[in-house]
Amino acid sequence: MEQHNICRHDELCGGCTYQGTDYEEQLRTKENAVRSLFSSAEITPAQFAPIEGCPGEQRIGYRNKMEYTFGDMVKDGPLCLGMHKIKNFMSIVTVDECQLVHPDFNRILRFTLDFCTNRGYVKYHKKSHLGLLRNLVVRRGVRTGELLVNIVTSSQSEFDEEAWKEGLLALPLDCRIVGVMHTLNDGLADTVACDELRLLYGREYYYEELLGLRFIVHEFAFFQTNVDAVERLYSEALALIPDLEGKTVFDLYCGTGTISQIAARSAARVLGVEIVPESVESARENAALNGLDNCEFVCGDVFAVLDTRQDKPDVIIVDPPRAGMSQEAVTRIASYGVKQILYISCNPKSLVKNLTWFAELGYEAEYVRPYDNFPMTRHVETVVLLSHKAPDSHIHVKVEFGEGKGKVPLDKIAERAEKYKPKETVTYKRIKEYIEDKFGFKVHTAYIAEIKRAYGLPVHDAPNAVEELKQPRKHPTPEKVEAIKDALKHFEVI
Ligand SMILES: C[S@@+](CC[C@H](N)C(=O)[O-])C[C@H]1O[C@@H](n2cnc3c(N)ncnc32)[C@H](O)[C@@H]1O
Repeated sequence: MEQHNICRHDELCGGCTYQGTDYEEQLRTKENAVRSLFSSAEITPAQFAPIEGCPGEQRIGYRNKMEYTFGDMVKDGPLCLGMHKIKNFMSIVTVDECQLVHPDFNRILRFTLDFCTNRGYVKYHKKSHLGLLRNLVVRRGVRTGELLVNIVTSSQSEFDEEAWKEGLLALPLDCRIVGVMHTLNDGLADTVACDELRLLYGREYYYEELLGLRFIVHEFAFFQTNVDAVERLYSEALALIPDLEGKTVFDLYCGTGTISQIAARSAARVLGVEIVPESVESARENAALNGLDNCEFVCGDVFAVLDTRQDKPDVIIVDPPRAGMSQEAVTRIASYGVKQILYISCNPKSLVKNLTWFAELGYEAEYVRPYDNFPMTRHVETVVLLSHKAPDSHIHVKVEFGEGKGKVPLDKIAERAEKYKPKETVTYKRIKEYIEDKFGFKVHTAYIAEIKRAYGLPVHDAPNAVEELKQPRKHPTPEKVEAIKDALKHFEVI
């Protein structure tokens, strides 16, 4: 049985679920979890390949990004900086010996916590919305050894940017700090949002390398967390659709365009769609950096963008966020009728839900393989190749409706129709009407979007969201936040 050194924070930190568990056991647990979700949904893929694990040396130190939170372990206790405590979201555990990150992350965390403690800075309270310190974000280019450090505070009092930056740059580190930032965030949601970004040193992006391509990763752009593991996953996933020559590929939920650019080396054209403007900006820069002129990146919600476009894909790749895809997006994607859809998922629950919708639209799972890209945690990635089932031939059947032998009863048809009826879409308009009826005030669409984002739900921004998001963001009052949450619960969105 293979055991590794158990992390010092294991008993308190809510970050890792499987610290101290034998690695083969971790793999078995994750594979079984995916298998059982498939069988409960009655999805039987033609082939279910065994889970792919990480080689020994890649099971620790693999995370290239951490979003630490300021807080305390006990109410009004000393300042802490790190992860939420197991089963207690309000408490924070200082994780300055975390094994999932490069040791430089721990050094930067420790320095920042001591700096803030010595200055008497106070944490930002999630409930009262008073206080200064919110988050510390550290990112690393694994192949380039570049580090970005960003402290996130409210604008309620002064933070000594200059002294913090100088202290950071003087730290003895293995990697090289290429950017130091201070983000101001007065949003009410407990997420890293940006009202104002102040660049204190260097640049607000780092370089990374993946499968022979070079990528610029901006501070707020998505990039896969485990570079070595994702390289393996992408290579194997794209090998499932080897025949891309002369074809048009849609890479939906494309982030910084990593998959798009790998596909663009053999495809005729790639369209990438992504909702975060900074990621789209990175994707465009990256394609230029890699000399790929056959990629187009559009900013907006997948459904909204596809609905406005006339071009048609030959192959579709989707890699949605944890919440999965909306039913309208699945229906739109299936409507192209492409032979193959490659689905890369970071949440097997939303994956299986989406696959049941795809199955009703004629797509079957040909091949499934889980990947353990995040050892020690409960997370698992899954790659699925879907194929469109074209009929082999047609038969003509005469059906008589009504009661009696050999007839199909109409009430049974109505029952089935009810079962398969797509759920009514919960639009912003309906949410606003509900709030106005129940609470007697109006809420702005952007406020609803902010709360949905905080819950990791897909958000429908307009395709021109890049321009809109360049404006400073305003945030809803606590009263409006509660009303929006109430509406989202009412419509069973959360
Ligand atoms: C799991 S990441 C995949 C990114 C990319 N494929 C990669 O591997 O780097 C999911 C991406 O979907 C984006 N996203 C979330 N909701 C979206 C929506 N409704 N429409 C378009 N993109 C969305 C997120 O911003 C994020 O970049």
